[in-house]
Amino acid sequence: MTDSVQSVDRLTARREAIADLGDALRELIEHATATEAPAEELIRAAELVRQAAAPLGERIRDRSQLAAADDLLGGVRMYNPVIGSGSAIAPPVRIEAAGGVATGACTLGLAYEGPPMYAHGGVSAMLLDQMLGHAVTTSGNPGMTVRLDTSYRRPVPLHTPLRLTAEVTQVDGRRVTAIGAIATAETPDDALVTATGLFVALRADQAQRLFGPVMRNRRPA
Ligand SMILES: CCCCCCCCCCCC(=O)SCCNC(=O)CCNC(=O)[C@H](O)C(C)(C)COP(=O)(O)OP(=O)(O)OC[C@H]1O[C@@H](n2cnc3c(N)ncnc32)[C@H](O)[C@@H]1OP(=O)(O)O
Repeated sequence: MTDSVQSVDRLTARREAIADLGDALRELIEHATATEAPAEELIRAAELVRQAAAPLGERIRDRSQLAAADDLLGGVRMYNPVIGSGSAIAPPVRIEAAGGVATGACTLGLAYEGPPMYAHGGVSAMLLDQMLGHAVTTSGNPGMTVRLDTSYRRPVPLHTPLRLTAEVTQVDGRRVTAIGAIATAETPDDALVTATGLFVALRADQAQRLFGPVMRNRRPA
């Protein structure tokens, strides 16, 4: 086996392990949010969680270093808080995007609750920002969100399969507009939350100012 095949195998195995840990963490969060266990069980659980966390803290990166398992240009972000399979706080949303159009699916648990039984409005905005970002990126005009207008028409139910959509509607120089919606998978045409986002493509000097340290620390592919 060649060195490059071995290193691809190692990366694949590490990404699978990251996703497995992410699944375990999401299960932990959902159970810890839903539990009505007595205090002694909570104290015991806290001790076990701290024991599990300690070895993970021995080798860590700072914010100027990309995760080794990530591939920024290839769109792999293992710890993204919306799509990252390794993120404890990502539902995660499964997104497919091409040509300026994106669709996504997820189910939100009790950890995302705002009003009883329904999603927090900030969570809906976060999901839509990500959805619009994928539509914008795949339109060939990547940029950063400078404005996100969100309309909450109906509450978003928890523990219910959701369907998310987004599409680019206008490209005006460096400014790109996209719209998106959250609906249930059962009634995908009945939008619960809609959003319009304005994204701005960065000038080279802006990209350098914001992301210079990360690009300098990037590991070779
Ligand atoms: C497959 C992989 C998928 C990958 C998919 C990845 C998805 C990720 C989704 C998450 C996306 C995010 O959350 S991004 C994170 C949240 N966003 C941010 O943190 C951005 C913070 N903002 C900034 O740092 C700055 O605003 C910049 C660098 C973006 C732009 O700098 P600036 O000085 O404000 O603007 P400037 O370059 O002069 O302006 C460019 C044009 O945009 C206009 N403009 C700028 N801001 C605004 C504004 N708020 N509202 C209206 N218009 C504005 C200006 O008027 C100008 O128009 P004109 O004069 O040209 O006519």
